[in-house]
Formats: sequence, C-alpha cells, structure tokens
Amino acid sequence: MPDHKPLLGCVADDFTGATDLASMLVRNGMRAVQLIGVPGGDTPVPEADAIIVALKSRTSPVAEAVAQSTAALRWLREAGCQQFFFKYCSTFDSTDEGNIGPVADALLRELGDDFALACPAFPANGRSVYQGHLFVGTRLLNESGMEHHPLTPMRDADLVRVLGRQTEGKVGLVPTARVQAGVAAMREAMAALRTEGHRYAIVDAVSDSDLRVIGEAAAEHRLLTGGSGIAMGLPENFRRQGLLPTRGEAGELPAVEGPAAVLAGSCSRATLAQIAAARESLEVLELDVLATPEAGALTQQALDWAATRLATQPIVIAASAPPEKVAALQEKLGRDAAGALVEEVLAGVAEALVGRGVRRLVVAGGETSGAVVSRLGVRQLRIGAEIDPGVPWTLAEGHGEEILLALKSGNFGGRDFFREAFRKLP
Ligand SMILES: Nc1ncnc2c1ncn2[C@@H]1O[C@H](COP(=O)(O)OP(=O)(O)OP(=O)(O)O)[C@@H](O)[C@H]1O
Ligand SMILES: O=C(O)[C@@H](O)C(=O)CO
Repeated sequence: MPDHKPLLGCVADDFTGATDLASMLVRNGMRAVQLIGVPGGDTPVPEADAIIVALKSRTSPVAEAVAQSTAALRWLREAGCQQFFFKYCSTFDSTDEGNIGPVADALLRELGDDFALACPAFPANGRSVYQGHLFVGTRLLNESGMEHHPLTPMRDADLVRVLGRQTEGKVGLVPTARVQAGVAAMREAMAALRTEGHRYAIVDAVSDSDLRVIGEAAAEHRLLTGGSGIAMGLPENFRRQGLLPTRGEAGELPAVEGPAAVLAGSCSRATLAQIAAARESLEVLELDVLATPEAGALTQQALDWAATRLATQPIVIAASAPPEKVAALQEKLGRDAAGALVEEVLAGVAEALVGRGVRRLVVAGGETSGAVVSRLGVRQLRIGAEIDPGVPWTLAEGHGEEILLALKSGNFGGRDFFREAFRKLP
C-alpha cells in the first residue's frame, strides 16, 4: 500500500472532461493527477490528493464502458481513495443506451451503495440545471447545437427523463428551491428520495453557490456523478475533516520550447467559431473529409501543408465541419466509421507533428483528445493554470519528451481561444 493516500478517486468518461475536473480540484486547493486509461496493477499511486482516471468510454459499447469504469474504480479503491466521482459531460452527452446510466449503476453496485446525485451544471461555462432541465447559455440543451452532435445528439433537455431511459433505477429531482434552502434542506430532500426508492437525484444548480451547497450536502456520499462543477465544494469537505491542508492554487508547469499546433476534431458551435476566429490571426487548414474520406491521404495532406509553416507560427489543422457536412459524411461511411476516420487522421497528424518537434499542442474535442493522447503514448498529465474555465495547460508525462497539452472540451473556451492558449503558455 502507498504511504500517501489520495482522498478523491475520479473516473472520467473522456479526456477533456478529466482535465476539466482536475483543473477544478486544483483551483480549489487539491493536488490532482490525471492518469490515462485504466491503471495497471503495477502503476505507482501518484502523490496527489485526487486522482482522475481518464477513459475514452463516453461512446464505447456499454459493456466496455462498464468494464473499464469498474476496473478504474477498483484501482482507485485499492489506492486508498475514500470518495469517488464519475465525471461525465456538462451537456450530459449520452444515448438512450448509455453510457451514463449503466456506468453509474455499475459503480454504485461495486461500492455496495444504492443512491447517487447526478448534476452536470457548470454555470461558469453556461450550463445550468433548472427543474431538471439542462440549459446551455439561454437555450435548452436540445436547442443548443448539441442536438447535432456527431456521436451523442442530445434531443431532450429533461434530465430526469434522459437518465431514466438509461437505468432501471428510479430517477427523482432535487429542485432549485431545495438546493437554495441550504445544505440541511438538500440533505433532507436526497434522504427522502432515497427512502422512496430512487437510485438517482438529478440536482438543480444555476450558480456557483448552488454547486458549493451540493458539494457540502454530498460530503458523506460514496459516489457523486456529474460535471466538474459539483466538484467545486469537495475539497472544503476534506479540509473540514482535517484530511487536506490548506494550499494555494497548485499548478506551476515548466516552460517548454518548440513549435505549436492546434488539432480540432470537435464540431461543436464553440469550436467552429474558434476556428473561424483563428483564420484572422493564425494559419488554418480545414480538411475536407467528405471530399477525401481516406486517412492516409488526409494525413499526408495535413503534413505537407504543415511542413512549410510549422517553424514560424502556431498552426491550426481542423477536421471540424458544420452539421450538414457531418451528416453527409456519416451517411456515406456510417456514424462510428466517420468519427473513427477523423480520429485516426488527427492522431496520425499529432504523432507526426510531435516527431517534427511540436511541443505545445492544443486539441479540441474529447474523443479527438482521447485519440491523440493515446497515440502519443502519454500516461499521465500534470495540471497547470487555466486558459479559460475548464481548460488548463497540462504537462504530458511518460512520453519521453516533455509536451505541453491543452485538451479543450468541444464547447469550452472563448472565441479567441486558440490564440489565447499560446499567449497563456506556462
Ligand atoms: N467532418 C466530420 N465529419 C464527421 N465526423 C467528424 C468530423 N469532424 C470530426 N468528427 C468526429 O466528431 C467527433 C467529435 O467528438 P469530440 O468528442 O472530439 O468533440 P466534442 O464532442 O465537440 O467535444 P467534447 O466531447 O469535449 O464536448 C469525433 O469523433 C470526430 O472524429
Ligand atoms: O463537462 C464538460 O463539458 C467537459 O468537461 C467535457 O466532458 C467535454 O467532453
């Protein structure tokens, strides 16, 4: 057993989500380390207060997502963690089959527990939950652009219903009024739902103060499920118990020299706008995947284009496309094959760019980040300062070379994110 024990063990269903959560914990005074993939039995337990295992399980077959998540949880328990967190997307990305419901069910079973809250709210990034309905900015989830997501189109904003379709457990609601009545009222509301036989409580949250109430009310929960927002209040629970010293924000990373690049595979509205903005100040290549649906040719095209530009300035290579183009490619190849083709191309480009000396890399999109980080053979990420809420610079460890990576969730970041990222390098 390790002589230092982590407190919080987290399983994230994608890589950008994992850095988002790690960043939230770091900002609130926990030392956090992100591990890539299910750790093996011989993986040393990092010296950290929180460990986040990043999986690429959001869109994998249900059985695979359940098996990997359960294996990650077992490792985290063995490492000594006391409380557990299942991190999914702040836009609740999933399908009627899963994977949020089945994975949460399996984690509860593994912990011998029968109740967990579910809350994807992240007001700093415009995600709020009101009367169980998820809003992105001022729009309901199903009118936010997420209804066009290439892999997990979200066509229902009622999370009680959405989660209800993914689990045989009963799903209830803790509404805003209960949350805003404070920690004791919220605990009562959750206890009542549990007594009535509910397995999950969707919890409303529209502000950071709601998130802190939720964090405190769940201090004794073995498992929390949600976006990074509800992790905001967790470090304080451990401090209150005397288990966590008061620390300032952690997160100093070394400067790393070398050419810089952005690889974008997210087709979210935010990423599409960021690519458009990047055209004003950076060199941008937009791959036409529909015209050339062939991985080798697209990769070569990107590398030829990059060759003459890389030495002088940050470059942006994007496969991202608006909904009608995504739909056309999916019609041609099938949904999963279309996604896999683009991921293969961007992972191949990343590998070749790093081979050519790139050491500062921004990747847009969770699935895309999963493909890139896995191809680079990165095992662990140290978390640095945030560029925008939920998107920190990180230092990739285990690759051999030091590489700075920023894994941007599709919908996160301001319009000028790509330029800002290189202005805010460690
Ligand atoms: N032109 C395209 N046509 C079809 N699919 C595409 C195209 N470009 C990218 N994709 C696929 O769309 C998916 C986008 O998912 P990804 O998780 O990377 O972004 P996101 O969902 O916006 O980000 P996040 O998960 O961080 O919110 C990937 O599988 C990617 O390969
Ligand atoms: O919660 C979010 O929106 C992000 O951390 C994420 O999971 C994107 O894939």
